[in-house]
Amino acid sequence: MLAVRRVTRYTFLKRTHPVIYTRRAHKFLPLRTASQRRSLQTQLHLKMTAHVSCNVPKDKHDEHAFRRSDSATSIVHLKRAPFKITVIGSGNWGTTIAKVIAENTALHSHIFAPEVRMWVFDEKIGDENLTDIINTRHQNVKYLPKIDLPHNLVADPDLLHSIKGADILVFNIPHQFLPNIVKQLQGHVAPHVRAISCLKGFELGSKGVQLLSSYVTDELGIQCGALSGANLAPEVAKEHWSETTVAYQLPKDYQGDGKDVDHKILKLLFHRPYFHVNVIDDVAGISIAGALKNVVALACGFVEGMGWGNNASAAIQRLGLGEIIKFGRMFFPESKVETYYQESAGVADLITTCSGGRNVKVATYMAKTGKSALEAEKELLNGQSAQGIITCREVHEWLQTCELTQEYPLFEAVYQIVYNNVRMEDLPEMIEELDIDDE
Ligand SMILES: NC(=O)C1=CN([C@@H]2O[C@H](COP(=O)(O)OP(=O)(O)OC[C@H]3O[C@@H](n4cnc5c(N)ncnc54)[C@H](O)[C@@H]3O)[C@@H](O)[C@H]2O)C=CC1
Ligand SMILES: O=C(CO)COP(=O)(O)O
Repeated sequence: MLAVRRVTRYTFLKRTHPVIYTRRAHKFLPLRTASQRRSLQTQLHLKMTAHVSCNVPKDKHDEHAFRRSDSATSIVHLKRAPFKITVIGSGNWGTTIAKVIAENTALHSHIFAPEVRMWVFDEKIGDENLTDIINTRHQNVKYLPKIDLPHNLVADPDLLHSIKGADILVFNIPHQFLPNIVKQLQGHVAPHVRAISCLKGFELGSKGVQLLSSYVTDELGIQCGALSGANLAPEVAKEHWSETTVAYQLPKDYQGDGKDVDHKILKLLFHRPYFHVNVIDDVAGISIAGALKNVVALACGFVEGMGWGNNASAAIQRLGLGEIIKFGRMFFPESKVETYYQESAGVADLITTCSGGRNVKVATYMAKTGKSALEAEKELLNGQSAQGIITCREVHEWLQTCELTQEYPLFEAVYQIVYNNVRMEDLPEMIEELDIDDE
């Protein structure tokens, strides 16, 4: 805000021949073009309305509106800006989200440090390191082939080095690897750091069933929100239009507008013309929906593999949505029912995953070949994961602890098919009335 006052004072002094003082060049520069003058007018307006920080434009679907917003905020020196971002993970979705973020940090370079670090679980591709390939050819040839990545996205195989100086950590790895990552990060993350989890799954431990964002908060002592939506990574990477939901709650030590991560900053970080973001508070709702739709997608895959058609798939999705909402209300009463049908993270994600996601592909393959879930995952996905396989086990174990498996017949049927070789053909009967000896 101080910077704005200084600039506006100087510009008022030279009103007839407007100039602007730029801190970067340490000098006055004339405002030659109409767009520069319009930008100045915006700054004056912002000063007068005492609202200068990171103004998200009303026209949320317009790239140019975001560019205007960026120029309007370009001289605001936030206390902690520019925010430095690290993406932890470089798989199919990890690389896609890192691409989205790097495009935005380059665009809003006074709010975000343009360079984005992406931690890579390194591996050899032929005789080259994947990290080196990403940094030289700017493609993740294994997990997101044929997609050009921005040059300000830097792959880093050293986890602790990759998070050095970061203000925002974006977690994006298959969730079975999260505990090990978090363990390595403990003691290296300052409390002012904020985080977003793009993971879909749960943590099942001594605290019972936990949201992954809560797990990050508990283990690292930092505020963590979530991003979840109908977002098959290959489509988002190709910049085909889609929507997503980001959920974040301001922490108790929130530093204030323009000085800390909030809904406006998160929108600027994730929103693209091809990736529309709605930011809400309901972290639990979007996380539960994102985790459990992977279990429902496995059931849809069984149905598809057996050739039962669209009606059967719709029936599975209807029942699945009911169990998702019930699970949320029962174990996470803070989640809101409307999130499941109003947000991309709810029913829209269920539909897209059940139509074309990896979980449905793996389950279809299981039905067609008789192979196990893990065999199917290995043969089909080239190192990627189908999270439903792990999540259905976590859900089963939790429900069993609570003696509530019979309340969730679809989730339980998926678990029994995947882990106990129960026949897929029995699915309708199991959903109607579950009668399985779990011993
Ligand atoms: N791919 C997609 O379309 C979407 C995925 N998600 C969610 O995003 C999360 C991340 O998924 P993806 O990026 O698709 O991952 P992925 O399924 O592509 O997994 C492969 C990644 O796991 C890494 N990895 C392998 N072993 C590891 C280890 N021991 N420790 C750490 N990392 C290891 C690999 O290096 C690679 O980066 C998941 O929770 C997924 O459910 C959410 C929306 C869309
Ligand atoms: O979460 C996803 C889409 O939103 C991706 O689903 P799959 O992991 O089944 O591909």
